[in-house]
Amino acid sequence: MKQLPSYSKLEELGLQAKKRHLASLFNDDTDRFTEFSAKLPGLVLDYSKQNVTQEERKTLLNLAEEANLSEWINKLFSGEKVNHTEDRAAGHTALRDLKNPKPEVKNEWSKMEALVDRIHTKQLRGFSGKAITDVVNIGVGGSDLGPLMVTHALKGVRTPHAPELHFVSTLDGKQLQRVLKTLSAETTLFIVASKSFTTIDTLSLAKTAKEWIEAYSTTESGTMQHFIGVSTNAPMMKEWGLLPEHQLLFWDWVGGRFSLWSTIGLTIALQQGMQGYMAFLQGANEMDEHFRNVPFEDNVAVLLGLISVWNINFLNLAGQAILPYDSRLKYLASYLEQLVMESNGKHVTRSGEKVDYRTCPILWGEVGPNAQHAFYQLMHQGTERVMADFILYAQAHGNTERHTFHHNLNIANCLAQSRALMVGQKGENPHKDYPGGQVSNTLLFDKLDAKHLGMMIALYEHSVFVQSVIWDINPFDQWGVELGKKIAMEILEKIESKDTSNLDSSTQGILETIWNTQNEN
Ligand SMILES: O=P(O)(O)OC[C@H]1O[C@](O)(CO)[C@@H](O)[C@@H]1O
Repeated sequence: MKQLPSYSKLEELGLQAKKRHLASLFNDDTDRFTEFSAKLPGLVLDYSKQNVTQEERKTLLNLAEEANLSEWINKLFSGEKVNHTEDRAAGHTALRDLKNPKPEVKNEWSKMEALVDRIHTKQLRGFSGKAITDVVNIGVGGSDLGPLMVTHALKGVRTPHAPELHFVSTLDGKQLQRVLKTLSAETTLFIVASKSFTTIDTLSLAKTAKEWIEAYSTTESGTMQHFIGVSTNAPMMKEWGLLPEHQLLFWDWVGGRFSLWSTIGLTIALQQGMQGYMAFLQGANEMDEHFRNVPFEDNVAVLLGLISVWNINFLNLAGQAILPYDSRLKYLASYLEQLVMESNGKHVTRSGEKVDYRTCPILWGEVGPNAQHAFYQLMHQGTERVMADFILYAQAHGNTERHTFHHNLNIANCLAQSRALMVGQKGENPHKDYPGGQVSNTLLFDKLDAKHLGMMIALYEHSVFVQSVIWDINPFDQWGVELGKKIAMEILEKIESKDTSNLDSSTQGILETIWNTQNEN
């Protein structure tokens, strides 16, 4: 990035920008919103509360040109192997190309539709002949977070025959036990969702779930009625004993954290019906078209990505808060933590050199009104400068007077917070001073439905990609997670053989304390 011609100019501009107060930009230009907002049908991105001027924006847009962003967008969409460290394409946008679907994608849609139909029409029955009422998705990371986030958000508008959905991801087994306690084995179906079908978290939980069914079912064929697999690994699904019609596929060119657009989205289709699922894909596709075709200066994904680069690299902000003003987006921050930080949490360039600039932000978040009573204190008066994304919906989720009242209260709070963070206030004493100058975006969507949710997720995906291009890093691999997995298997062997030799003293000390505690009880 540093060799790009506009970099040094941006560094200079950044030094100037750090000296001015964000509020002064509003004082200088009373119509700042018009100049610093961008839109497409269904969404307005207001980035007027960013500490950026026209000249700085122009220079950032130049930086994007110099980093060959247009070429990279073409590479992404044309299926080139942009994930060079795994020798793969990153084809998530092809999964939502409803006009020109790949034959293999279309084929999986049909298989998925057939399964959804069998469940909705109560044809899929368990070992005792009873129809399925509950579906448990067993998966972790990308095989969990996207479907969990989306189905939680859209719970209120599910199709009438949708089964109850449950999500289990943690390998400690507690979450699964709690869910199983509420369910009947006769009417429960498990989706074993794993791109690799080798993840110990998922496979260990799936085995426990299978044992639970086996305690009631007397035949293997009856047991396997209760399992569906979703994976790129057909041989492993077969080996696990999954029935051929219960195996849904996707492909290695779909990254785990981008896989909710594939058959990993089965729970979304079960909840929303195939029509709703297609609306979800359609929303993402509309964002894809916008990203590909709209000039950078009006392109919401490009602008969102560049603003982030400006904040991280030139204004030295390390934190990004995700603040949806809608409780339905309870899991959005968890989902974005993986999307953003597993993608751009990298320290070497595409060619393997160590970067000498900051890359990924540290992202966290919470439903806005709850976060107001938790960590907003830090944003208003702490020593950290952070950037925030406020997410808001124009339409209320109902039309009674009370709905309108709550909706207005919510809007008022969202706007009040972004304004307070921006403008600040001098207090009667230092404890009551609000420095202000905290930057934010507001993403205003028409309403929260499958289509607009698809649009929002695709927007963040593309913003992450834009940032990776500027930083010259590969956002599609995740080697960082491998070391911990390997060491965990080594430690498990040590635990099973009660042997602490060759371990560091911290690990030894903790294991011995655990064993002593277990012996005492
Ligand atoms: O779907 P799988 O193969 O079980 O992997 C689950 C998750 O594990 C990771 O590979 C790394 O933790 C994620 O990228 C992925 O989403």
